[in-house]
Amino acid sequence: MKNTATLELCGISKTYANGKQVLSDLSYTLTTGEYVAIMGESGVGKSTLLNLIAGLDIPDTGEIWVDGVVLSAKDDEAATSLRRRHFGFVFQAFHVLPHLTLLQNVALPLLLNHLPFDRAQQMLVAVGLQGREQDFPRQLSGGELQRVAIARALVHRPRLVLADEPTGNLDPDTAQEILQLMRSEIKANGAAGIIVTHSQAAAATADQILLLSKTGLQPVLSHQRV
Ligand SMILES: Nc1ncnc2c1ncn2[C@@H]1O[C@H](COP(=O)(O)OP(=O)(O)OP(=O)(O)O)[C@@H](O)[C@H]1O
Repeated sequence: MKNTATLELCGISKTYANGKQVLSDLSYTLTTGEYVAIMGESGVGKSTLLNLIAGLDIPDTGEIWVDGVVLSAKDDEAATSLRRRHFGFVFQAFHVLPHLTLLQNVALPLLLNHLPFDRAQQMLVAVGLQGREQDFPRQLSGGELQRVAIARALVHRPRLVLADEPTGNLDPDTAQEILQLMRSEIKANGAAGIIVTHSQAAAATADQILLLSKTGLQPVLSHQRV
């Protein structure tokens, strides 16, 4: 055991196979109950960082700790099961399964974690998709798919929510509703959250805004524009 932070990034570096160095010796600690927004110019490495935390890719150097357990080894079964139970993801590409209904898609984390199914229906209602339970993803608009992905990310009350531009396909009013839902779920569950966004309005729903740049992750002061 290392410490009790929800997420600790220790000296993370990532260079892609084409030689593009994106992250260099990045360190950051996200404590339990903290909800942060990460902003930064296009191409600086925000999605790369989220993918590393999510285990979709592995850092070249450094370690990622979650709840005192090191997660750097991608093929480690214990790490995979920890992510499945304790993480909720919203990716830009949604990653919904086309052959499952909306209800089945949202219920998937409950099934995988042997949890009762009732909350799948509740979460579909919470994101405004009541009555659409038996629809398939192909019948949905981009914004509706995004809401399914958010319902699925929150349904199993994860300890860490990771969201990459989660409201990019939503109109401003729906985006605010969904962001408030994310925030209230994160707070109600005592979870931690990271939202990556270019939207000031979305970032403002987090407790703190961090700017990712070549020098790492820095808190943005309230009077600074990013
Ligand atoms: N698989 C890959 N192979 C090579 N280069 C990559 C790969 N994925 C991303 N990159 C490059 O790494 C850099 C960081 O990409 P990333 O998607 O993390 O940036 P970002 O900050 O999320 O950008 P945006 O705000 O535009 O979404 C970019 O220059 C991108 O072209």
